[in-house]
Amino acid sequence: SGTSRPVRILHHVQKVAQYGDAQSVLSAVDSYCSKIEWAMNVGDLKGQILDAVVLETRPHYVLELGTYCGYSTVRIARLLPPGARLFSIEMNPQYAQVAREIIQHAGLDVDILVGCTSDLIPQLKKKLDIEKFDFVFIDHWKVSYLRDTKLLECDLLRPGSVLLADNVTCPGAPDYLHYMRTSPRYESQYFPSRLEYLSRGGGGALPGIKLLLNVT
Ligand SMILES: Cc1cc(C(=O)N2CCN(C)CC2)sc1-c1cc(O)c2nc[nH]c(=O)c2c1
Ligand SMILES: [Mg+2]
Repeated sequence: SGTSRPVRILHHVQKVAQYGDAQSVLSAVDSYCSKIEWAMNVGDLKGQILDAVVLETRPHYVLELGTYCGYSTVRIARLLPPGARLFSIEMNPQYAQVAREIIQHAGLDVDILVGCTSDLIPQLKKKLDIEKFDFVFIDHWKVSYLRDTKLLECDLLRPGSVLLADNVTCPGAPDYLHYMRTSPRYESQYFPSRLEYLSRGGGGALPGIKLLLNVT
């Protein structure tokens, strides 16, 4: 087929979802990916955990690593108060373009930065006039979770910042999980769940990792 999976998801959203209605965009993606073709969106089951953590944290500055089609971006942005800022980093320009259109269809305003997280994270302080991130959703590539978290620790997090990471057990980011569970800087919480769009079984956990930096 000529189109990519993200483009097919976008076309489905544009066909069935109500413009400006974020919930209908999420439902359109979820029904497409559970009935037509699987895709690596965080999905509705883990998405409910994401919602709960965002609502509890009430973040003003949010960073997402890994945009893909923008499903979790919409999930987060729809819960933020006016004035809050959400930045999402995506390495794949085609994914980023699809995400922009899905986010626009939801009537939401997000800054999508195209590039590699390890290149962009060190530039964020200079590029964006923000001090610290209150909430970070990590959902890009498992081998980069730990390296990018350490880049964020340099000067983009504060005591109480919350990091939430998808897929720490499926597909798995064991070095990240070990680091977060053993470092004295973090109070970690693990949310068992299931991989997106599987009717039964499957792994896929979404641990909530809270950051409590020791201010020495
Ligand atoms: C690509 C992929 C395949 C998976 C799997 O086990 N599969 C068996 C079951 N069948 C049905 C689907 C495929 S899980 C997964 C995946 C899931 C995420 O949430 C991801 N999030 C961010 N970045 C990723 O690279 C990412 C990959
Ligand atoms: Mg994921």
